[in-house]
Amino acid sequence: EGPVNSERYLSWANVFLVVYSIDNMESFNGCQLYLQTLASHNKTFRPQTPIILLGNKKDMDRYRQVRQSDGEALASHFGCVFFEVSACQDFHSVQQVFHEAVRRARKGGACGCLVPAIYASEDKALLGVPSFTTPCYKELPVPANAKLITVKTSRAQSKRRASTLTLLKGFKIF
Ligand SMILES: Nc1nc2c(ncn2[C@@H]2O[C@H](COP(=O)(O)OP(=O)(O)OP(=O)(O)O)[C@@H](O)[C@H]2O)c(=O)[nH]1
Repeated sequence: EGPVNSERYLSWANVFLVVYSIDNMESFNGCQLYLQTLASHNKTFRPQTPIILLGNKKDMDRYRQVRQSDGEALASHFGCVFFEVSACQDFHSVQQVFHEAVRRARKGGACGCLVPAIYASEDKALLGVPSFTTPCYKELPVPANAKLITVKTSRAQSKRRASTLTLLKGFKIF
């Protein structure tokens, strides 16, 4: 669909993750619109916000529509880091991406620290949201200890028309 109302995240995000499905060329083409928006934002603002381009659904390789080399080329064109992962099959690859995102965000920040989040939801500004300056990595469960929990969320109820959403315990929802 392309970026809509992007000001709400451009000004405060510490890092951008742009995700497409390797089995869907349309989603890959859609990424380019986001990358263009992010690139022009990065041209104007300093320090630059790191961008990670992520090809998801690597497990769907036999239905692949986007070559890995095309992902790499697009990433290099926009100066992003590139990964291919499978969110459903490879927890570690996803975890590695998030660790890399935090590393790059901390490196890229003006004073080596993360900017506190201002927005906590897509449409509502919240004051007093805790900052991310002291992330607690211990809260991330190792896969063997991770438990599935079921929580009620308004998003689950309104958007997905389901009353519950299943999550890995230890993930925080802001
Ligand atoms: N095979 C496979 N399916 C995946 C993977 N990651 C997500 N999916 C599936 O892709 C579909 C879309 O996932 P979502 O998390 O809803 O993706 P999204 O782009 O955030 O979708 P919306 O928020 O609903 O627009 C779901 O059916 C997921 O189960 C993956 O790594 N492999």
